[in-house]
Amino acid sequence: MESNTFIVTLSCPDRPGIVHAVSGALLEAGCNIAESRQYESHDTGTFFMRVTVETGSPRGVLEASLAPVADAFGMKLGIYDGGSPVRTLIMCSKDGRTLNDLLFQQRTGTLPIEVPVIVSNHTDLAPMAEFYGVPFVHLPVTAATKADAEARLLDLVAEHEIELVVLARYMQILSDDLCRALEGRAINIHHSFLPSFKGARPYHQAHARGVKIIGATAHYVTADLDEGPIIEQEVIRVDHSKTAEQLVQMGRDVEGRTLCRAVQWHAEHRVLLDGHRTVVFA
Ligand SMILES: Nc1nc2c(c(=O)[nH]1)N[C@@H](CN(C=O)c1ccc(C(=O)N[C@@H](CCC(=O)O)C(=O)O)cc1)CN2
Repeated sequence: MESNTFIVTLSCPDRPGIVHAVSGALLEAGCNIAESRQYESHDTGTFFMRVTVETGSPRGVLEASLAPVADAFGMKLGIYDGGSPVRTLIMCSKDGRTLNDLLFQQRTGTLPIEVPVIVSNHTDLAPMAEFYGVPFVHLPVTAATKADAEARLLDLVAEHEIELVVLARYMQILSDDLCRALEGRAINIHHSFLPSFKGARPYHQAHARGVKIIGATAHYVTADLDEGPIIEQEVIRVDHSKTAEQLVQMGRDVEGRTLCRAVQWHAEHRVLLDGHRTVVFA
């Protein structure tokens, strides 16, 4: 009999009996629980859960079994096919390190995404896209062209059935409307250990401040620049002997690792939003 793997995520106001109700519905749908994680946010009184199940039943049986539980507990419920790659559009500008890390990990099977198209406001990274065999779309952004460029981007998102947009050192600020259209499905890599050094030149800010630690932050994109819910961060030690340019070089390794981990966790449905923060079942 064919075995299906599904990932179930849920969040709801916390109260007794949630796990009992969910596991009962999963058993009723003929599911075996392979992995289960849960967390209660005392700040927001919200309960979060992620369960991986194996079952011979089709998706519809699982949906039907969980629907009354979701209604009874007021759940935000997600059911995803385990192992299906997330259709991802990558945006970039001139710095190709994080783009290369994403495409390399996708190609080597360590990142569960598929990349039908790459979009950039410059043409510098077109050769890298060609090397990986991914179509490249150049959308130059100026004050005059920004609205048309963003409309074209949303056309590409619809045309390619994109589930996730990744800003891999994309150096233009997305409009409020575009951020709303991509809410919860756009991840940016900021090249600093937020909340320090927001903006376009964080390594130069860090160098000027004389910090001994630099880092990178992967976060969901919101209209408030560099303020989105944080998914992952990493830091490294530096010292007085490093120039700003050397910090830029050292930071690229950290940016690549941090963004790839955040994209992997999002693509495996391990990241749930808890207000302005995230719960990450890594
Ligand atoms: N709405 C949002 N858009 C973007 C975000 C975000 O958090 N919300 N993150 C940025 C990436 N980024 C930092 O991580 C960043 C990029 C660009 C700038 C900036 O000031 N850009 C200048 C132009 C710079 C240039 O052309 O090289 C500008 O837009 O005037 C700040 C931060 C991606 N978009």
